[in-house]
Amino acid sequence: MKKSELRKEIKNRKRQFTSQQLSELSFVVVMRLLAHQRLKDAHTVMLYYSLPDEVYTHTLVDALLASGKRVLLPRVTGEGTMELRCYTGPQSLEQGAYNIMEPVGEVFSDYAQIDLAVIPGVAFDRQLNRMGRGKGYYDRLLPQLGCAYKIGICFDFQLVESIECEEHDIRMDEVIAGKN
Ligand SMILES: Nc1nc2c(c(=O)[nH]1)N(C=O)[C@@H](CNc1ccc(C(=O)N[C@@H](CCC(=O)O)C(=O)O)cc1)CN2
Ligand SMILES: Nc1ncnc2c1ncn2[C@@H]1O[C@H](COP(=O)(O)OP(=O)(O)OP(=O)(O)O)[C@@H](O)[C@H]1O
Repeated sequence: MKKSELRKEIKNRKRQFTSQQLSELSFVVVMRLLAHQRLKDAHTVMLYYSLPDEVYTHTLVDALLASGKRVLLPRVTGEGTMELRCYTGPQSLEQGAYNIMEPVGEVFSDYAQIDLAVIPGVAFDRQLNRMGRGKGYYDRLLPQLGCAYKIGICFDFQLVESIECEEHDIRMDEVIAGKN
């Protein structure tokens, strides 16, 4: 399936769920992530602040911050480019591009310090390939991350057999959904 067709297909699958259902499905994914040794061991974690159609992370980022971890979130800086900033609490967020809430705190550029990167995706396949929203934001950032362990998170209906991958696509180290 072409990437554009797959994006439509996933959109259709998402439409079958209410936001309440997506929130319940998110809970299972987040609990699995919280139980993961890589997360327990991590000091510096790159996350994302979820949009309504993504695995819900707002409570997760607060819990990780409260547990003493350094939490980094992306902030869009231009066409296909983003930087990372430290998340210091909900008061430090401002609405940015695509209506995403983004941190206004300190810019974080020491990517070698990132232990774990938790990455959203429109779909993931069995070979740990990821398909994003098609603008290349993560494609450009991920090669800079060095040795961070990369976990893609998604709902079960976002797991697909195969995604046509391109040379620049960076594979995940692991994908966590509801029951894979
Ligand atoms: N929560 C979250 N934050 C993120 C991302 C993400 O996927 N999720 N990004 C990961 O890249 C970057 C922002 N990139 C984005 C790219 C497209 C759309 C989006 O809503 N696209 C619409 C199409 C709209 C259009 O074409 O203009 C869509 O997918 O329906 C959102 C974020 C950085 N921050
Ligand atoms: N490292 C890169 N440098 C420059 N352009 C890139 C790079 N990676 C991807 N692109 C370009 O970005 C666009 C989107 O790529 P792709 O469809 O792989 O995005 P995606 O992985 O679905 O989205 P995202 O990374 O935003 O979640 C393509 O036009 C691609 O050529």
